[in-house]
Amino acid sequence: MALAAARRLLLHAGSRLGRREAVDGARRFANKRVLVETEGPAGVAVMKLRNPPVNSLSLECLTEFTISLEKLENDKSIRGVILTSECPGIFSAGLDLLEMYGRNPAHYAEYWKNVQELWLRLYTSNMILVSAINGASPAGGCLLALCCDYRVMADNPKYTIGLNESLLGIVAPFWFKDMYVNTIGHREAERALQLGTLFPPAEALKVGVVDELVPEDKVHSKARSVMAKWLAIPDHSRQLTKNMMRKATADNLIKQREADIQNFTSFISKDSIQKSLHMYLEKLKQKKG
Ligand SMILES: CCCCCCCCC/C=C/C(=O)SCCNC(=O)CCNC(=O)[C@H](O)C(C)(C)COP(=O)(O)OP(=O)(O)OC[C@H]1O[C@@H](n2cnc3c(N)ncnc32)[C@H](O)[C@@H]1OP(=O)(O)O
Repeated sequence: MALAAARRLLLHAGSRLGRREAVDGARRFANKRVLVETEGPAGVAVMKLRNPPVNSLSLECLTEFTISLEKLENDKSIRGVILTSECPGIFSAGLDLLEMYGRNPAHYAEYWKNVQELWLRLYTSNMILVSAINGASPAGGCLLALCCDYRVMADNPKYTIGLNESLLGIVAPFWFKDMYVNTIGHREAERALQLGTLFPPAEALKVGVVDELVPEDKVHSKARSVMAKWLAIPDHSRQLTKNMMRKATADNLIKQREADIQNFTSFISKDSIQKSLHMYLEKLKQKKG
């Protein structure tokens, strides 16, 4: 309830800000965790995640992300979005582990509903989405990138990308899996999901998790030139084609959203799963000290 009110407030505040800054040509709106800059005539927005230290997708961050996307979808002058990060060295650490650990079932259900919402909106967006992957991109971070139409990644061997859920003792849901299969094929997905593989850039390119590698300082310019190529295609034919390719995968979740929320909630509430998450969080802490 409180979240719905916050959502309305953010949408309203954002549109006021958007109108004011539109006078200058380039526009900009920002929530706390998502910054959106639009570049008038080109019809392209750059969306930057800024939820330090690691751009984890907390409930608040997910909500702001979804609202920002909704606003861009409603703005008919925007045809494409470049998705990137403002946190140095991290694209996104994925779903926020603290939203899935030590909470109650109602919280898990609310969180998962919002994860579904963001995924559906991103995956079925009519806009052209290009990800400029400028850092580590595990699990939910990889999911965001996979939703895009094209992925450009910084060629820095320190950065890895992949659905690593099995390393955490959890399981990637069927719709994460479906999208992985759609992107890299059944055999590669089967292996990578079981092993929880985090691919360094060269391997990510080879397997097809990303489409192109560029030196780190060229990620944004490359994303822009890719976007220009996609913008040259008539929207209606590109959109119908995208819909044809993605609809079945999205519908697969849409027809069982409630059941998926129930599955998630009972899975994540299990003592054994909470224990696995606890151990993983401890491992992250120890890595530091
Ligand atoms: C039936 C079907 C059912 C379905 C079953 C369930 C399906 C669930 C699907 C899950 C999808 C996911 O995305 S699960 C999330 C998976 N994500 C990950 O595995 C990423 C884990 N993080 C990392 O590997 C690293 O942090 C990395 C991102 C590379 C950055 O490394 P750095 O050295 O720069 O930073 P660190 O020191 O490690 O992290 C800085 C702080 O951020 C915290 N942190 C890091 N990642 C975090 C995260 N995802 N959520 C919260 N907090 C995180 C650390 O604990 C630190 O906290 P302090 O010590 O307090 O400072």
